[in-house]
Amino acid sequence: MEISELTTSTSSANGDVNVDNLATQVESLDTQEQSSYEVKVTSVDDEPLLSVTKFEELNLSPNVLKGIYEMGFTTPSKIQAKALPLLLKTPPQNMIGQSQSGTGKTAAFVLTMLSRIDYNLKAPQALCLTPSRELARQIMVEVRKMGKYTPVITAEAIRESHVKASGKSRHEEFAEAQLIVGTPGTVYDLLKKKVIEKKHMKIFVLDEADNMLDQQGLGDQSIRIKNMMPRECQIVLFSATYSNEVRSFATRFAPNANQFSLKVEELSVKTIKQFYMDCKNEDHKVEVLDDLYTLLTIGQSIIFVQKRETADRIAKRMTEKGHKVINLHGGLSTAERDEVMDGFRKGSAKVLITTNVLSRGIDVLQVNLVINYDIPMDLTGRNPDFETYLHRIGRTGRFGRTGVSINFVHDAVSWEMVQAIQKHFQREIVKVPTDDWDTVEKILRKEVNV
Ligand SMILES: Nc1ncnc2c1ncn2[C@@H]1O[C@H](COP(=O)(O)OP(=O)(O)OP(=O)(O)O)[C@@H](O)[C@H]1O
Repeated sequence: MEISELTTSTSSANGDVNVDNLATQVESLDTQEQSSYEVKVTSVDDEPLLSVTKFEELNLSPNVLKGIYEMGFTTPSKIQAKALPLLLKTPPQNMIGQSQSGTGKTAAFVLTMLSRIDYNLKAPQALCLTPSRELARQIMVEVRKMGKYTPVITAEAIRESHVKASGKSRHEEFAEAQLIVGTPGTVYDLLKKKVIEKKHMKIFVLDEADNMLDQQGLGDQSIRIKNMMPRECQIVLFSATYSNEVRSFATRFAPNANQFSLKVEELSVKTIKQFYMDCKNEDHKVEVLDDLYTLLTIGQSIIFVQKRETADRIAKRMTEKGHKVINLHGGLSTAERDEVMDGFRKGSAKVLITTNVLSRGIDVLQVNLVINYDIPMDLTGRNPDFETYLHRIGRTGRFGRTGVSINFVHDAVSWEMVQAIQKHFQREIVKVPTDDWDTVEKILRKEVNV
C-alpha cells in the first residue's frame, strides 16, 4: 500500500478524536528536518548474539554500566553493540532498528533514553510507546534496573489499576517524571490534557514499531503523538519485523534514520524449533492439548488463540480436565491482567492462554514452548499474519535459549497457512504425530528439554 493511500477512520482510546487522514499527517512529517549527516543502512547478519564489543566501549555513563552489570549482562548483543554508538551520537540521529526476537533491543533503547536525560531537569524528556500494558510494565522494570544507579524519575502511562502507593495525583506524578513508558491511548490522553508536558522531550521511542505504525493497529495515535513532540526530538523505532509497507512509512516517520535491517531468511531465531500437529478437527485440538499437558512434562508455555472467546473456552475446558491454566486477554480488567501476568512471571502458573495482545515483546525466560492453537491470520482471514507468527514463537528461545513452537492444523486452510509460513521464512516446520506421544517426547527432548 502506498503511503498516500493511508487513511483512517478509527478514533483514539477515549473515542472523541475526529476522523483524520494519515496521508496529511505523513506530509507534515515529511517536511521535518533535512539530512545533515550521513545515514547508515546496515544489514544485520544472522549471528545476533555474537559481538566483539564491550559495554565499556559504548560511551555509557558509569552509573548506567553499574546497572547493566548488576543485571548480569556481560557482553552486548550485536544490535546493542551496533546501534548504541549511532543512537548516542551528538547531535542525535533517528534510528529504525531491526533485530530478531529476544536479542536485546529493549536495552538498546532504554540505555539511550537514560543517556539522553538531563537529571537536573525534573520534567518529561524521554517517552516510549508500546502496544500493550504488559509490555509497558515490563519495559519499566528494565528501566528501573538499568537506571538503578541514576537518579531517574519514571512514570507509567497506562490505565490505572489501583491507587498509587505514593498518594500522588497523576498531575504530580507526571510533572516531574523524566522517563515515561506507556500505551498510545493513555499517553495521547495525558498529553492532550497537558498532564504530560512535551516541551522538553528529547527522545521518542516506538517499541514494536511496525505494530505501532500499522494503520490497522495503533498508527493514527502514534502519529498524533509524534506530531506533538518538539521538532528536534530524536525518533527511535525498534522491532523484529517490518513489512515493506510499514518500513517505507517508517522512513517518513523517522526521517534520515540510521537503519538496521534483516533479510526474511534471517528473521527466524535458529534456536526456536518449529513443528506442526495434524488435528482431526477443531474439537480434537482440545483433546491434543489435554494429552500434551498430561503426557509431557513442560516448563512454562504460552498457548495463542485468535479470539478472546476461544481463550475463555479453552481455559474452561482445560480446567475441567484438571489442568491449571491462566488466561489473559483484552476483555479482562486492568487489575485482573496485572494479576495474571505477575503470576505467570513468578512461575506460580505454568500455562498461559492468550490472544495476540501478548504476542509481542513479552520476555519470560522460562517459556520453552509456544503453541499456536490458532494460526495467526491477517484481517481478511485468508492469509497468515507472518509478522505475528514470528513474534508469537519469539516468546520462547530468548537470548540464545532453546525453545519449541507447535502449530495446530485442523483443516485445509490452516494447513495451507502453515505451508505459506514455512515458505515465507524459508524454515522447515516439521510434522509431529498426535497419537504417538513417546515419539513426540523424543523429538521435543532432542530439540529442547521440554
Ligand atoms: N547483553 C545482554 N546480556 C545478557 N542478557 C541480555 C542482554 N541484553 C538483553 N538481555 C536479556 O535478553 C532477553 C531478551 O531481551 P529483550 O526483551 O530486550 O529482546 P527483544 O529484542 O526486545 O525481543 P522482542 O523482539 O521479542 O521484543 C531479556 O531477558 C534481556 O534481559
